[in-house]
Amino acid sequence: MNGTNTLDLGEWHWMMHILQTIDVGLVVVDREYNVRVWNSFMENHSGISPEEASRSNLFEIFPDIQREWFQHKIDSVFLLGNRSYTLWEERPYVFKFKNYRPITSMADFMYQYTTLLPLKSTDDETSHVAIVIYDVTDIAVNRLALKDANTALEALSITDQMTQLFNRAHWENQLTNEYMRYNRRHDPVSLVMFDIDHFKKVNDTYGHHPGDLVIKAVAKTVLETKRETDIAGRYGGEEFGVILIGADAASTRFFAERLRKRVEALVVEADGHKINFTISLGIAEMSKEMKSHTHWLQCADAALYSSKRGGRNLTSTYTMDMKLDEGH
Ligand SMILES: Nc1nc2c(ncn2[C@@H]2O[C@H](COP(=O)(O)OP(=O)(O)OP(=O)(O)O)[C@@H](O)[C@H]2O)c(=O)[nH]1
Repeated sequence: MNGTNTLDLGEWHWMMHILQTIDVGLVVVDREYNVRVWNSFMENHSGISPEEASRSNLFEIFPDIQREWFQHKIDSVFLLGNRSYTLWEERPYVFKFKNYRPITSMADFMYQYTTLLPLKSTDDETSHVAIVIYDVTDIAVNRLALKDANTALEALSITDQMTQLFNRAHWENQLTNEYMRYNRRHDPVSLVMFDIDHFKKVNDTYGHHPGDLVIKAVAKTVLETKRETDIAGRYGGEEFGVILIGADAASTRFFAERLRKRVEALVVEADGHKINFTISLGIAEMSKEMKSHTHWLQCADAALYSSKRGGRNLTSTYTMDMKLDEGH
């Protein structure tokens, strides 16, 4: 710039060159949203030349823009004379450009960070608004990939990999939550503990791999039998737990018996063998007498033990006369 704060022709020329070649989008609109500047970034990504864009209405040459929202944003800049921003996290783009870097980037479109700047005329009035568009696709894609990875990691940390049920740590946390919830609200909630009968014999007779297939088949049956709201976990090697939200002992028995019969009907084929097996189950409905979630578990275990003693392939419901094993 020269001393009088005006541009000579040479300076004007290179200023325009910078605006044209800079790697951000630059659009200037007047109060009627007619385009006055449309730089090469905009041309390259939209296919609309500056000649086509010049003096055309922004919303007519780019009908993809959400007009009501964006017009309101431009109007506020005219009215208040303040800058305004649009983050990609709130709205991925203003101008929908197809992403032009499919090899380096996974996104189908360009993520954008957009700034709206008031441009003042000599009388200090905002006569135009500059829209500056930054391509933030790489940042957005990396950030989103990180978020996905964290979600996957979180799922991994609570899932038993063999069965896809919750792992013991997470399931037991859920049990504690349900125990505490009951103490606040007293809505019925029941616990079913069960394990595979004579599972050691399955391993000893057929081997560890067929044994694993049996465990997986049981877990799959649990997932197919339980309700969406029920919480199923692998408690130990061949021991499982299901928390039934909103269910008393009687309705839990329907679930337990349905599960028992479905497992009884299963045939797992492994290494040329057809393997049949059964499960034994114990039910404990939560009550005010239960002193902790561990106590609740012990009651369900006592009922499970009663099923084992009764001959296996049975469902038993906890009663006060059952002896508790303090092992948990
Ligand atoms: N294949 C396989 N076996 C497992 C796994 N986890 C535990 N086991 C086996 O499960 C068996 C459990 O045996 P026990 O606790 O004696 O119970 P059981 O033979 O089922 O007898 P009851 O419960 O009294 O009917 C043991 O032999 C463990 O090695 C696993 O992930 N895969």
